Amino acid sequence: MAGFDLEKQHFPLQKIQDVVDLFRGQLTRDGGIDLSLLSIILGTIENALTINRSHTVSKENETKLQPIFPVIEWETIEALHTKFVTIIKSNVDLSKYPEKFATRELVKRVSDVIWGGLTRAFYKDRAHLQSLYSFLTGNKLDCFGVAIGVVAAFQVLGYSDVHLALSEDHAWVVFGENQDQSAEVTWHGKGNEDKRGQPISETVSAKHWLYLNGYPVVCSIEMEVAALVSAANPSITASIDSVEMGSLQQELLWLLHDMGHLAKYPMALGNLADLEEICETPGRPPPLNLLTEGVQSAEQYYKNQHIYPYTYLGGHLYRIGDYRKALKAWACASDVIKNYDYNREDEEIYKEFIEIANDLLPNVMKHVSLDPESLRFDTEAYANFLRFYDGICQWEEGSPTPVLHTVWAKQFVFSLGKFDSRIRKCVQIHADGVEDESSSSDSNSEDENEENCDVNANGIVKDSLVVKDVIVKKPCGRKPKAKRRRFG
Ligand SMILES: CC1(C)CN=C(N2CCN(c3ncnc4sc(CC(F)F)cc34)CC2)S1
Repeated sequence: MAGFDLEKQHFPLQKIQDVVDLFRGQLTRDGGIDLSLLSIILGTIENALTINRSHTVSKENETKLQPIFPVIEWETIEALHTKFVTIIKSNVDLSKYPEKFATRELVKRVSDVIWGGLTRAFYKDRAHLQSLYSFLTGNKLDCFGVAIGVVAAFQVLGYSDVHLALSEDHAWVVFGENQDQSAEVTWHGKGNEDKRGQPISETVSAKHWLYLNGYPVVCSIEMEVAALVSAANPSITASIDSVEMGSLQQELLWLLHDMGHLAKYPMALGNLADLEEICETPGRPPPLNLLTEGVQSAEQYYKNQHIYPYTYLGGHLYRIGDYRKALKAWACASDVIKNYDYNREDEEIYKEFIEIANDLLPNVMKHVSLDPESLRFDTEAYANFLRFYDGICQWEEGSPTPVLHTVWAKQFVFSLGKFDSRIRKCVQIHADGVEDESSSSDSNSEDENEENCDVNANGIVKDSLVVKDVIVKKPCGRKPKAKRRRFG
């Protein structure tokens, strides 16, 4: 079939299933995935469901009281797709780049074409600026949108070696015959000069959270579709989401999950878990399974250098009231951050730890009652509490930018003081992997410690330090909704 005949069959798109079927067709067909087409379709739907909600409702939806869904005509999509192809092909003279694989000069040229298509005066932090629909109808893109736009442009130019590289707060591209080249293609944060065209070297990424210490998510074409879907934003206002857009995102993420394309993408698994927490899909596993998959993916493919798998997990456990496990997840997040050096481009992860230490943790400790099962008497919880703060202190050590200040100290003392004083005797602090000579000499004190640790404040036998998963029976507080983080 010529050109887009396969895609045309799905139009007009009138309901979520039509879009899922089109994406499945793209993901399973041999002729390759058209990223620009999918980005335009997703952006058009998002625009209609969040910004311009005054669309006609199809007769079918009207009668069946289905969720409202815009009628998307093929001609609309085709016109925007043709416009993108024309912009790219008319601004990149391929005769100057005879090589089969992309070169740094060509990557910089394509990034300049996307960059050149942006209006200057727009607020880059706004929502709904991540798709080619935004680029083509409003000349606006956020930093993630520029990166995915460059990758989509290289597809239009016929290259298959340029792919999206993702950290937890930045995006760039890898390219070349062995995918061993990398280049900045977008900006990061506010007030930072963009470094477009420059490689991301070992020294730049080592101990730097923004580059995940050299363990970013390097996308396949299918994972780039997952990034497009993850970047979709169902927000209508700060407090209202489009149910239809959220369901579409959820269905598409399950489609990608079932095809194995989220296996190496912890943040997409986290996004899907958050959507499932809001509205579970019948017959699908619970959010906790997806969050555990995300942690295991980061451990297996990214040397456990990612933070978000643990803060996604901790946030969910906090919201369902499982505070012991939330504390354990946050301590694991701290175990990862402690090996990084904090610097001025790491604000997003700084905000993440500030929220845990100065908002979520104090809220947990505030609500603990005299209930013997509460965290106050739990040695493992206390050990995880100390592990959490120790990791943040190690994060600061050797960093060019300080992390801690008095607000941290005040909240630390507040939370620390909530643990029962008798518990503090039950936790032996070992240096991190270093056996100093003193530790062997005080083994008898360790025994002495142990004997008065087997019974806690209320006569309940507790293992002093044996790690056991303890399920908290009573949630400590109200259940807030997952907070959506800015996407790049
Ligand atoms: C535990 C959290 C605070 C909850 N949401 C979080 N997100 C983190 C960022 N999100 C993401 N979700 C999927 N893929 C990506 S790639 C990327 C970096 C950007 F510059 F490209 C961000 C991001 C989505 C939401 S972390």
